[in-house]
Amino acid sequence: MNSIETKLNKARTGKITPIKQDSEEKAIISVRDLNLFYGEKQALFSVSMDIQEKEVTALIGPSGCGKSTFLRTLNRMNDLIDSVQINGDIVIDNENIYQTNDVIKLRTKVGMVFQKANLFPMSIYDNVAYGPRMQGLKNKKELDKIVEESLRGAAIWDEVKDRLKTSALGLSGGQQQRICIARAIAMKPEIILMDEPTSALDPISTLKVEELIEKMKKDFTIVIVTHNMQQAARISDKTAFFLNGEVIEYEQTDKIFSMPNDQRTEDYITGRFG
Ligand SMILES: Nc1ncnc2c1ncn2[C@@H]1O[C@H](COP(=O)(O)OP(=O)(O)OP(=O)(O)O)[C@@H](O)[C@H]1O
Repeated sequence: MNSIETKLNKARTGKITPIKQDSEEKAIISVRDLNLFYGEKQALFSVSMDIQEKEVTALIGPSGCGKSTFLRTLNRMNDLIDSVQINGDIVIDNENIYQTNDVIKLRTKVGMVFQKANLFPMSIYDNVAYGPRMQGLKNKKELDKIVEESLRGAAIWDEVKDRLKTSALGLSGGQQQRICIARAIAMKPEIILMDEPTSALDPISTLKVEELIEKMKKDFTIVIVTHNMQQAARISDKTAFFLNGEVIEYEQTDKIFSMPNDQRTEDYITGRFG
């Protein structure tokens, strides 16, 4: 039995211990032996991973390898699909998220930004204020403050501050995606999951979102799925390479892109497949 397996077995007997015992870093998300099935079909195989606080973690791998499926397990978005069965543990802030009934609280703590901007057909202000209002916040001054802070946090305040009451759907695709990020920030999450957030954007808008992600890691832990290898290399601290539902390699991004341990990682990042 290798040392990770030994530690995992220890983890199963009690509190989850970090995979890297000697690590100074603090894991905010600990995943152990996670298996996921869509009906009969297994999509994730024994995934174990510690995701560090206030870092950007990129998930890469060829189409259909399970990146989005894994991302969605982190805030239980897969619960919405009837055929899904999951076993294993995901601990966030010392709480096993599959043992809690409070999924709304979980999704407040773990926000999400999707591939395509999915704003509501309402004003910029109302989009950003939507979540806090749903949580019962009515005080206008407080809402104004949250909206401004969130739009500043998403680096779009200056572009929209004079048109907050106009429709969010009138903005460009790149601006809409940053409003989606502001909407996520407004919920004051600890973790933000991003599923290919720039794949529908032009290069300039992509750059803006990448710069924003780099700034955001001061305040948030970010897990991002990307098909864009340069993007993973540019913005992430750690990268996990998925293949056929398994994590083949999970390392510091610099290491993955300069000296991967596994031939399959090297073949993927050098464009030999995928
Ligand atoms: N709702 C679903 N029902 C059944 N199978 C699904 C469902 N969603 C995904 N799958 C399957 O699970 C596997 C992993 O899919 P997933 O979307 O997680 O991969 P991915 O790496 O994110 O792919 P892509 O990069 O193309 O988005 C694939 O074989 C896919 O067909």
